[in-house]
Formats: sequence, structure tokens, C-alpha cells
Amino acid sequence: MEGGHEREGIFFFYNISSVASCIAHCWRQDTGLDGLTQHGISYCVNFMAYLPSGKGLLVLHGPKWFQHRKLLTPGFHFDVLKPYVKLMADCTKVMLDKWEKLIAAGKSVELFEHVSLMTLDSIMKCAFSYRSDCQTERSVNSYIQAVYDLCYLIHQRLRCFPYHNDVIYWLSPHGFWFRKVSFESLSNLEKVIKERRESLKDEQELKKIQKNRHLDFLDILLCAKDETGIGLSDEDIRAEVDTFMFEGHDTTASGISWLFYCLAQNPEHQQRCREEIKEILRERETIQWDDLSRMTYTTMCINESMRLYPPVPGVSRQLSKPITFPDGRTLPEGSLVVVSLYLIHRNPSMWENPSVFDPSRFSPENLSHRHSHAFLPFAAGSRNCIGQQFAMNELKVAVALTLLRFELLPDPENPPLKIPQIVIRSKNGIHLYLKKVL
Ligand code: HEM
Repeated sequence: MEGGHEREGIFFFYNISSVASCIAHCWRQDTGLDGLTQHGISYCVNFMAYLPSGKGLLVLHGPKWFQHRKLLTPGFHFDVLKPYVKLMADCTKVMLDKWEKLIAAGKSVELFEHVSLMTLDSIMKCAFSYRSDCQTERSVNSYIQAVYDLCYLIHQRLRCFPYHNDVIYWLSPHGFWFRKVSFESLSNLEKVIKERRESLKDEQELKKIQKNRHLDFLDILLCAKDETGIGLSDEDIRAEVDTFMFEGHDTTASGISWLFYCLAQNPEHQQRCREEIKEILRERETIQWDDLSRMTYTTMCINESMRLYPPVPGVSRQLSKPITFPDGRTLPEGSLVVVSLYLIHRNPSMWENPSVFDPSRFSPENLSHRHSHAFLPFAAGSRNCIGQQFAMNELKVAVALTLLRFELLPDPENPPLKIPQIVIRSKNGIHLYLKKVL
């Protein structure tokens, strides 16, 4: 974190090196993200504010954020997450079947795009119980296409500085495309929410739903009520569904893709994970809820991969009051500050040989000696990631089923070129060779 850069490449968010080092310092003084929050840091505008559906949990603040967080937390209870494991496994298998066909050509495979479609498929199933077939037929559903287009357009808007201005963006061809896609996605979403609200009113229908399928996020959002019996409006529900859709598929896609890359680079750890998974599953070809907590070594590898390649490389805040750091430097109210999770995870004063992939850093003995905020892939404090258990489950399911079927090998001709966007990606994708495990 010192100096705000690292050897492999500069990883700044905006040009705020002095602020980054203030935060680095503050963090080193045991203040951490919780400390920053106590010092009065509120949410700043981020990419989710560009979404057409309004403000969801990620960008809300104040009492409304608190109300939504409370209402949505039961949606991530393990009873709700349990049935998702089968859905995640089904989606992973579709992806692996596609890879079986692709490897016949003898070339390396660009994984990131396949993994993104898989996680989009999975979140569609978990959020709406919607079977989209988006992994095999891209044009099949206009909402899926809209989510895909909006992701592209938002990334592009963030990258192109003049587009940060609403008027310039509104008048540009991309702004026109954005409005068109936003309109389509909103009307699609409104229709789905209306139909589901109607069906949940009918008691017979409700019983049928409870019997035939799992509770999905949409059921939970529609049924959520606070102690005064007040639920979420249609507008709030649309914003939350979109937040889950965007926050819940690109992030996990990044986590899974970089994990595969790390395992390809480190065959001995890959083999150890494969052996662990085979030992847990025995003769079974699929994975179940109880298996996930037994994947001890694989979880250490997942954490080590998220240390080196945190899917969300940084978080930003706007100061709601002035802040004084332990070294006496100050920042005024209203400043935009960015905490680079990427740099925290590679801070040499906290991590020995920080660029080496070493899963033993996450063994229980080593964990107990480390600062609780040295590893923050899901952030920390009250605004931490609400979907972290969902994400960890998806990562475990994807890696387990993939390692049972394929050996992952690096493609030295196509090394990834990492770029920090909203999530950490590779400019040229992630290319690996896949070999069938016999
Ligand atoms: C590997 C996958 C994931 C990573 C690394 C990740 C990381 C994060 C991080 C760092 C934050 C804090 C953002 C900030 O402070 O600005 C966050 C917040 C959030 N995440 Fe995730 N996330 C992941 C997956 C998911 C999934 C699957 C969902 C939903 C299904 C989700 C939903 C959210 C929401 C709603 C918030 C805002 C929480 C709040 O402010 O109360 N995330 N995530």
C-alpha cells in the first residue's frame, strides 16, 4: 500500500495517491473500514447509481438503507441458500458440457465470458426461478440481453470521462442505446414483479409454489415486511432485483475465473483440491450443501486467489464530516476517498512475499496472527457484502465440479492483463488449456 502502487502495475482509482496513503496509514493504525465508517464516511455515487431502476442496497444510505438491509438479510439465510446449490451445480454443468465440445479443437479456451454467462444463468434461477438458457442461446430472453448490454454500457461509461456528464451522455449514441435498453429491462422487470405479486396473493398458488419450488429472492422481496407491517414498494423491489443481478453475477464470475487461473498456475494446489473434492464426493457426480463446509483446503485456495485478485478491487466513500488521520493529516467534508482492497491484500508489511500464491496463509494457525482487516474481499463493517455466503457457495460449487472434470493448464502465449473496472477483469480474457481428467 505504501506509495499507492505495486510492482506489476499501477492500480489507482482516480488520482488520489495522498488520500490512499492516508487511508493506508489509518488502516495500519487499527482503524480499518469500521473506523472509517465511525469517522463519518457515507456512500458515494458509484456505478450502481447509473442503473435505470433506481437505488438499491449498494447505493442507499441512512434510514432507508437500514430498512432495506434488515428486510433483505433473511434472503441470505442458509435455509434459503441451501436449494440454490443444486441450481448452481446445474448451471456449472451446462458450462462444462460446452467446454467438452470446445477442447476438441486443441486450443486454449477464453473462460471469463463463459463463466459470466454461467453466473448470470445462476442468479436468474436463484432470483426469479427463471430458466433462461442464456448459456446456450444468447438471444433467448430480452431481460438477459438487457442485463448484458447494461453491464457493457456502464463499464464503458465509467471508462470514458466525458460520459460522466449526464448531458453529454444523454446526447451520445451510447446514451440513446442505454435509454432504449433501460426501458426494455424496466418493462420486463415490472411485468415479472406484477405477475409474481398477483400469484403470491392467491393462497392456493402460494401453497403450490412452496411445494414445487424453492423460495427465490423475488418471493423474499415481495413478502418482506418490517415490524410495522410495511413492505417494499415495486420501485424498491425493482432496484433491489437489479442490484442482485449486477452485483451478484459479475463479481462471482471474476472470482471464479481468477481462481481457475491461479489453480492452473499452481498445479500442486490444484491437485490437492481435486483430491479433497474426490474424497468428499466419493462416487457422487454432483455436490450438495453439506459438502461445501468440508472443502477446507479448497476454501483456503479460494481465499488466496481472492487475496491476489479481489473481485471488487476497491470501495469508495464520500466524507459526511471532516476526518483527521492518526498522522495529523486531514480531509474536508465531501471528499471522495477510495480504499484499494487490491493494495491492502498485497501490503508487504502484512503479507510476506505478497505476490506468491500460498494458500497456507489461510490455515487456522496463520489466520489467528493476522489483523482482521488485512483480507477484505467482501469489505467489512455494517456495509459489508450481503451476498458473501451466496458467492462463496457458488465459487465452491464451480471449482469442485470443474476440477472433477478438467485439469486446468496455463496458456503461456496468452497471459491475462488485469484491469480494475467495477470488478477485476483481464483485458484479453483468461485463457487456459483444459484437459479431461480420466
Ligand atoms: C465474489 C463475489 C463478491 C464479492 C467479492 C463482493 C464484494 C462486495 C464488496 C467489497 C462490497 C462492499 C461495496 C462497497 O462498500 O462499496 C459488496 C457489497 C454488496 N454486495 Fe457483494 N460481492 C460479491 C458477490 C455478491 C453477490 C452474489 C450478491 C447478491 C446476490 C452481492 C450483493 C451485494 C450487495 C447488495 C452489497 C451492498 C451491501 C450494503 O451496502 O448493505 N454481492 N460486495
